[in-house]
Amino acid sequence: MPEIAPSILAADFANLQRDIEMLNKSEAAWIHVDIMDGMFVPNISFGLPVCSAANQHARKPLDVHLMIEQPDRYLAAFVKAGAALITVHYEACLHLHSTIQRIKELGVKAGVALNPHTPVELLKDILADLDLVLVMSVNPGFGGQKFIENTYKKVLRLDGMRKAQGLNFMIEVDGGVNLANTPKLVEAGVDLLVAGSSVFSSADPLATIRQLRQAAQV
Ligand SMILES: O=C(CO)[C@H](O)[C@H](O)COP(=O)(O)O
Ligand SMILES: [Fe+2]
Repeated sequence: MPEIAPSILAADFANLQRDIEMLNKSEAAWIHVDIMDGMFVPNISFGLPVCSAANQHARKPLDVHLMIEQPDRYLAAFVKAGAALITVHYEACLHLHSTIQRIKELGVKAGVALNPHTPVELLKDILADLDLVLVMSVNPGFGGQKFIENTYKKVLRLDGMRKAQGLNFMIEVDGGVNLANTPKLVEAGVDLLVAGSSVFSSADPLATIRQLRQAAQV
C-alpha cells in the first residue's frame, strides 16, 4: 500500500515538537528529514542536532534525505541521530556502491536519490543493493516548487526495471507532491510520497495526510 512521508522542511521550526506530535497522530508512515549543506544544493536547511531533536519526539521512522557533498563523512552520525533510512544522491557519490554498503553496515535502510536530469537507467547495476530509489520531482534545495511532469515517465521506467529484475525496492517521489498528482504517481509505480508544503500549508495537515493516503489508493 502506498504511504505518505511528510517533510519537516515545511514545518514550523519554532514549534517543531508540536508539528512532530501532529505527525505522530497522523496516518503518515515515515517522517522525511531534508538535510541541505549549501554546497550540493544552494540552500542550508538544518543538520544533526535538529535531526536528533526530531527523533526524540518522533514515533515514526525517520527517512533522511541527504542533499550534501561527500555524504560518507556523516553516515554514522545520522544513524546516531535517529535515521532509519538514509538516502544519498547519485550525483554526490563517486563510489556509490561503497557508500550503499556502508549505510547497510550501519544497520539502516539505504536509498539513492536522482536529480530530475539523471536517468533511472544509470542505477541498473546497483538496484539489487537498494531498499529505495528516490526520484526527485523538483530540483533539490527548496520546498514549495512546481512538480516536474517528466517524473511520471521516469517512475514508469524504474518500475519496469524493478519488475524485469524481480526486485522489491521502494520507489519514492519527492517535490511538489499534492492531492492532484498522487493518483497518477501511484499508477506509475510510486510506493512512498514525500509531501512538504501540501501538508504544512494546508488548513488541516492531519486531514491532508489522510486525503493524500486516500488519493494513493488507486
Ligand atoms: O527534498 C526536498 C527539496 O529538495 C523536499 O523534500 C521537497 O521539496 C518537499 O517539499 P515540497 O513538498 O514542498 O515540494
Ligand atoms: Fe527531500
